Amino acid sequence: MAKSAKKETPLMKQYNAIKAKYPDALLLFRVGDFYETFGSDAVKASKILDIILTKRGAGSDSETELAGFPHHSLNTYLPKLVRAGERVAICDQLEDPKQTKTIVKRGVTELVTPGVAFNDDILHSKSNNFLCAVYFEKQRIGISFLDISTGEFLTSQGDAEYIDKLLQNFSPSEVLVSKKSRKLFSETFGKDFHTFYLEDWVFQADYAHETLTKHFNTKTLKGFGIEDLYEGIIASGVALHYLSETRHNKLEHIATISRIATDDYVWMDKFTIRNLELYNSTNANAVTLINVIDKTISAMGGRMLKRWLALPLKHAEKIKQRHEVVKYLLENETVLQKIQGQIKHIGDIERLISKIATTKVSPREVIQLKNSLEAIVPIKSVAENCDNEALKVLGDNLHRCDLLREKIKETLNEEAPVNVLKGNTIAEGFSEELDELRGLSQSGKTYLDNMLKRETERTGITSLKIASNNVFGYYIEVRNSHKDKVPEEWIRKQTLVNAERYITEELKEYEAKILGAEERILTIEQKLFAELVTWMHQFIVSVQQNAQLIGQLDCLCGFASLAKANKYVYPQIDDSYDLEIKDGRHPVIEQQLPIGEPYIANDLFLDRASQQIIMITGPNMSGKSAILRQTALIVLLAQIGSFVPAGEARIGLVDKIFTRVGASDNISMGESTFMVEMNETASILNNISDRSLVLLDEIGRGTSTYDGISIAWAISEYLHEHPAKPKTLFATHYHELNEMSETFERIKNFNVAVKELKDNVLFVRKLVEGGSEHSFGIHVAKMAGMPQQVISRANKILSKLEKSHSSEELTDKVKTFKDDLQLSFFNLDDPLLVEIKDEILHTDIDTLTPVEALMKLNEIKRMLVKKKQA
Ligand SMILES: Nc1ncnc2c1ncn2[C@@H]1O[C@H](COP(=O)(O)OP(=O)(O)OP(=O)(O)O)[C@@H](O)[C@H]1O
Repeated sequence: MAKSAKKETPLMKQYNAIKAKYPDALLLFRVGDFYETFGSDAVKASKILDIILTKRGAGSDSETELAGFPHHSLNTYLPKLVRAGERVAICDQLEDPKQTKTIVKRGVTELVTPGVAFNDDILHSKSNNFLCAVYFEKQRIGISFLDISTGEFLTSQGDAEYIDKLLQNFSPSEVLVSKKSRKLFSETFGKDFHTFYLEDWVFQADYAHETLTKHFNTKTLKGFGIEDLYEGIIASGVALHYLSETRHNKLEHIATISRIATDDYVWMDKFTIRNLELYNSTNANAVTLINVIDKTISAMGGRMLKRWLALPLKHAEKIKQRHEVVKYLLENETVLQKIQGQIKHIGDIERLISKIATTKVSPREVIQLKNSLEAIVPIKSVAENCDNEALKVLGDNLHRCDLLREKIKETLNEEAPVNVLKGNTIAEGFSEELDELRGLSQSGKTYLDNMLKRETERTGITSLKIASNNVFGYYIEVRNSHKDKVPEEWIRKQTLVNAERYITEELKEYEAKILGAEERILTIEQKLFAELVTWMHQFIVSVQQNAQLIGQLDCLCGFASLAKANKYVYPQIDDSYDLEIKDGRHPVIEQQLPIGEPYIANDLFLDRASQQIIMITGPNMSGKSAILRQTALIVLLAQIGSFVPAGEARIGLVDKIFTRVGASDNISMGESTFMVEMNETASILNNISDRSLVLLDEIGRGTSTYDGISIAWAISEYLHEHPAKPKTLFATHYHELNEMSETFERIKNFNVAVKELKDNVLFVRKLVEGGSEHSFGIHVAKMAGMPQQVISRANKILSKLEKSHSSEELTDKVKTFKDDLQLSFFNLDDPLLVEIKDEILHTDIDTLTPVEALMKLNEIKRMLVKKKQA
């Protein structure tokens, strides 16, 4: 093998040195006009980007995979890599290859990761792109969220449950965790997040404090109201540190950090957010609440609505303020139309101004910013002059940004290009020097055109060409066939295969003037544009404020449009503990029913005095879950400031919403389904308040019937007896639970009415007072097309079971549960008991169907009866 094959080429040596610094990233290595990837990066890139994988140095020792793409396609390929979850280090040539004789200097200019991205093709306009950092202390966990594309920076701290909820709410694109907490993080918050692990030393209080104060240029963090958040500060410091690690140093738009004020907002834990399908659903095709209620027009509005939904208000006054604006906009349609008509012209000014701060902005985007700010002017005057106090304040606070708009207008050409190097960025009349050069370049061109014409005529050479190169400037090119017609005074400079190149005195004279004019024009344009961008930095905060206000206004206008389109009403919010909904509807389901099939509206009343807990029974598919969810969604909509899908609604402020569904969906988590269900429920019982709304859907379903009923019973009893008396809806198909209303005064029975036909059930979907006699599972099985044999067999087994275990018998058992604990009955050495114990221990409760459970119980009972008889 040749010795030289073993040696690294200088290029690969440079590559390896840079790659060693970014081992976790996919390195895009600029070579000439291409971005190349090598080795395992190339294998990955070729797969993700569907580009050809080749080999470099094939057959030699230094053989390595290679895949690349043209540098101008970066914007096409980069988002694909990032979306596939890659961290991408962009390594550029740091000097002009023409200027150096040795290998070109290269270095990483940006590290793009899922949580740190500017590229419009990576970002979703109506969603934030949050980078998150999580710091674990013994007692508490600190968290921060930072969106570099909008400049928002938030922090908080709390227990695992709270942090989990925030992670769910803000759904960050990337989560930073210390290496030592790697396992702890996945154990606590699961494996759904895109995580990156940083060295432990980054997670230090002093370092974080210093990073933050240095960035904000303040002595303390008092002004931000976060100085007492020890863990939160560390998490925030880590997020900022990460930005500098990924080479993001121009961060003037991250102008403030605020604390997520937990106490101001309705508490919903992650199960509730998931169960209510606010933003996403386990079913990818399902329509979520946000899909239905989002009538915003701007990107800022879309993002604001998500924030509002994540953090519903708890203060009656603030909520009412939003309702009043919506009411005003509905009553004054022209105002609504005027405002929405202007919002249509507003681009994503929040992200545009961030691009200004990071100087990643294009001339066309600056024009877009100006036009957006222009649309704000009429909005401001409409809002200021309207008859609603909150709207007026909003209008007052909008900045006209006159100076900024004027300056952009006089500096930039209205048709400015995306790339400043394309020319024509700066407006005419802005710079004398520029105008002069442009004139020169223009007249120079005309002069050359005229000269070409004249010389062609004079010499009779038809294929004359005038062009220039870097070596000897302007020249005239003559094809070989016309060589003999060349005038004597032309000086030959170069001979090509088919042509000769000449210079002339006249050309030399003009060259002095025009050569380089184009280049100088571009240099000046770049300089003036850069100056404009720097000058604009003083407006970052004003534009950010406008972005926030337009976001709010867009949301409120959206609520008005929503109320109008879907017939929502103004909800009354008060400080009572009552919840009274007349003709309530499910906002999502009602939009999805086939045309002509109406959604059946329902009334619901809950309070703490007489009707605290409602047991809702009814067959499967009758609409129990729909009633539960619509109740929560109506409260939620009301408290984010929207009107609600109902005929009428009076809502005593709710401060926590809990929902739990006893489902079998969790099997995939590998944990016992029932265990998960109980874990989730336990966290409710430990957190309830007097303003909580608790929705339990088929809790207890995850285990055998007896277990299930007992647990459901005990939970309901606990909620009833709890001094907070939380308002509760409990949907169950255990009709046995109806017995509870006899003992517990604030538990009331309702059922979702069905009409029983001969062999079938007709769903009426009306919630009516009273309990149910029995379950209807078999009817549903029939409707689902189960074979007739199975249905009739099931009916037989059911009636047999019902005979041998009347519901009274069962509920008596539960009621006298305490008495049953007479251990004296159990002589632990009794061989029968050992046998029963074995029987129970070998039963897999999680896979047992209710019928099997009853049969097993029957078996055990028979053993006992036999023993008694003996
Ligand atoms: N009020 C209503 N008006 C019209 N259709 C409804 C109404 N309520 C529910 N539905 C329809 O019935 C379907 C079943 O409702 P839902 O899931 O609430 O039933 P359920 O009683 O909770 O059933 P299960 O016990 O099987 O979960 C819904 O998907 C919806 O299409």
